[in-house]
Amino acid sequence: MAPQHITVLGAGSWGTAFAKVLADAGRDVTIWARRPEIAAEISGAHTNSGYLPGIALPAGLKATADAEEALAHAQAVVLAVPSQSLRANLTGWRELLPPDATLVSLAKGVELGTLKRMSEVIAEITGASESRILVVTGPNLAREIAQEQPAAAVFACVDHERAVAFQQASSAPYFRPYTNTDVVGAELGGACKNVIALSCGMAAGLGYGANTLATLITRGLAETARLGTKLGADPLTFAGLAGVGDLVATCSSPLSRNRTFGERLGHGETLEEAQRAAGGQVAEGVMSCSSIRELAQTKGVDMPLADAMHRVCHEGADPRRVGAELLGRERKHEWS
Ligand SMILES: NC(=O)C1=CN([C@@H]2O[C@H](COP(=O)(O)OP(=O)(O)OC[C@H]3O[C@@H](n4cnc5c(N)ncnc54)[C@H](O)[C@@H]3O)[C@@H](O)[C@H]2O)C=CC1
Ligand SMILES: O=C(CO)COP(=O)(O)O
Repeated sequence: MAPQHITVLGAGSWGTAFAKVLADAGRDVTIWARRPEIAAEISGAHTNSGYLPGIALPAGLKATADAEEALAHAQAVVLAVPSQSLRANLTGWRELLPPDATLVSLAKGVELGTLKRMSEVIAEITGASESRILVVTGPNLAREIAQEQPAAAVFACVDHERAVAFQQASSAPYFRPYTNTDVVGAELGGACKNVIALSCGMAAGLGYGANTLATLITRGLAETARLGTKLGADPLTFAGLAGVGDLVATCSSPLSRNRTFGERLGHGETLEEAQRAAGGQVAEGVMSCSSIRELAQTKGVDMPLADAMHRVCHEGADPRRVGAELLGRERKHEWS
């Protein structure tokens, strides 16, 4: 049965936009905000001006800064905090989670240190079986969804029935979710595309055009699929919304924080300058380039773009030189 009472933990761009989708789909939605003033603004003025300026939120959307209150009646819990903070946040919420609620992950990243995907972190912290954990991914730039521009998404869960129930709960006139049982592929597609979007932004910042963009998207997809299939993903997932779909949207849109971040690095800004310009909003690829690179190394998978982004972001490598090195690698067959 489709859940009716849904709690969204995290009132940033995507948490707020996804809460709006759920409310527009007819659900009873409560959103938890870390800062009480954001909760007050969402409940009182029906806006979240810091993250989604100019967007009118549904009047019925409730907000609180009290996680216990937010979770009291939840049949599904949507986790909408950045990847690298999920473990700490979830540890604080663990005792408050209703025992049978579907746990929904919006985050696109791989944890530093443990090299775990978000569904693995959720299972580890909560003890939930993998059949209770659902991943939302796809080409979903938060602002466009909040403006009710048509879009589709992937809801991945090993339990197909649970995915269908959440699909029913989340279908709004402008938002069309598809189900998939390939959780590994869905998560890796989302995490890796942030790293590739960084590289595309960087190329744009260096003044390169459409050929370079297309090359980075396509070769980025090839290395994502290489890692994914090694970890048991269905290669077809990468041809869908979680792979090609999200890459096209994120790598080409000025709304993408990852692409914008990369563009700043391409213009010669330092990591710290680009971070300051992001104003506290997360560009997941900056951290995930390191965890994905390490994950690939442990599995013996070649991921030259993830490696290049790690070197630029964390080892001070020059973007133009890194680009030249990528082109100068040993020649090979397209699919080797
Ligand atoms: N913004 C977008 O268009 C989309 C974002 N995503 C993914 O959703 C996840 C959340 O993204 P957004 O909502 O866009 O992020 P955001 O940066 O806009 O908001 C993050 C939210 O998490 C809260 N938070 C709690 N603990 C935190 C901590 N330790 N550090 C930073 N923030 C903390 C913040 O207060 C804020 O409410 C990310 O993994 C992102 O890749 C996925 C699809 C679309
Ligand atoms: O995941 C996203 C779109 O699907 C959002 O990308 P950014 O985090 O780069 O803004």
